[in-house]
Amino acid sequence: CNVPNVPKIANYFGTKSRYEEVNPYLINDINAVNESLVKPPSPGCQAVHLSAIIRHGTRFPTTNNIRRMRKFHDLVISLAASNDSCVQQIKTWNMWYTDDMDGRLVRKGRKDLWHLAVRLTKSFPSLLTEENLREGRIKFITSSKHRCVNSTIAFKEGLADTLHTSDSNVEYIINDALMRFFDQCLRFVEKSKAAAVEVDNFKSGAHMRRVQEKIADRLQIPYGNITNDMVEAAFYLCSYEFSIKGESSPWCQLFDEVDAKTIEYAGDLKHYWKKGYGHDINSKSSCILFQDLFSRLDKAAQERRSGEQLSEVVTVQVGHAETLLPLLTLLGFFKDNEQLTATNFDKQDGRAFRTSHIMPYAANLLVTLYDCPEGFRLQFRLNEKPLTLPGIADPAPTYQAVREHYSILLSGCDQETVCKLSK
Ligand SMILES: O=P(O)(O)O[C@H]1[C@H](OP(=O)(O)O)[C@@H](OP(=O)(O)O)[C@H](O)[C@@H](O)[C@H]1OP(=O)(O)O
Repeated sequence: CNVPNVPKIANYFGTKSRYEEVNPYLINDINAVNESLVKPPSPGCQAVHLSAIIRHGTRFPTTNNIRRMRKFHDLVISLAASNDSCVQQIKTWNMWYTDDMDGRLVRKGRKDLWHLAVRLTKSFPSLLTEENLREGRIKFITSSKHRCVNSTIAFKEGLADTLHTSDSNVEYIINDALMRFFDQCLRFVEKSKAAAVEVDNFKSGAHMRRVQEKIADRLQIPYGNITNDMVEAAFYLCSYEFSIKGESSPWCQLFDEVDAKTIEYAGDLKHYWKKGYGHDINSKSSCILFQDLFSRLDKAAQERRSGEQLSEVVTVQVGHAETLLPLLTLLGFFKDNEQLTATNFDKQDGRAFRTSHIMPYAANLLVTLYDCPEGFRLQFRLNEKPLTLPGIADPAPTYQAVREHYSILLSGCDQETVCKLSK
């Protein structure tokens, strides 16, 4: 069973993707920064505030998926009739995941955030400074989940180590209303059948059925035994063995690129309809985070203009894919002309809403306020690469132009109203 050292399907792991897949130059140097991507809008501009909204680092599978993975491995052991060497290796592979791992951060996940802190310190040297850290001008806010709290701690440690100082007196605040707003607001959508009808229809459609048959053929297991849940579990086994241990496991040999693209699309359908453009409530549920972002930017601009020392130079907020995806949707990023549905997969190869490219572990939205000779400008970056706002050609628009662009949301996006509606 000759498996390549990087699974040929590693670019299709969706929200289970490594951060290195979206920035391959990091594979050779995890602390590398592409200077051209982080330079100010023009030489006269000075960075004054950075808001970083970050997804946690690499994690264990959730308990639900560990159970599905275990069930499928047991089925392969008992029913697979193939003598293929990869199938034999899958049979003897050790199912080392245990239920209590339940989405907790792994060692690689700590390193993801530690190194992100190192790179951001190189990218924004005037903001992420020893003095700002010591004086409490760098704030940390996190979801209460283990994967997020420990990502925050790892980021703080990376920052302190890079600045050759201690982070022992640097606190973080747990705020689930802000970092897990979907729990209070979206669970209605999450649980409603209507939210996922496109996902269910695709999973029971011809494309996924073909993948199930090909997996069954490779294992030599009767078709009726392989469900789409099991196909997803096998795909997760490949992705987690790679993201957690850096190993290209024999599980990956069960899939070709067509299979991977199909499973990736099933995952994107789930995120599109449960956290993205599928339902308005999804993006509106991130009002609280949207308003929080602009209130921090307003405060920074105001303190700058009044000549005061900024009370908050950097804000680091650590959450989940379902923290960032609704916010990116509210801001209008990665919107396709055509909705993602169960029946238009064949037209969606070039889709913008692709979580493998947008939402890997440690994904991060960076919003930087610059003070320029002509006034304040704003720059958005996703995963350390510049983003231009939909509808605004300027890659670093004036702060005023951005506020005007989002004026309706700024005045009308109210969490309480939205969440009452969702109920
Ligand atoms: O498919 P799983 O159980 O892993 O889904 C997780 C979410 O992971 P994702 O689908 O985004 O890869 C997890 O998001 P994360 O950003 O924290 O990894 C989410 O918190 C967890 O509740 C599961 O989401 P689900 O939609 O409730 O299954």
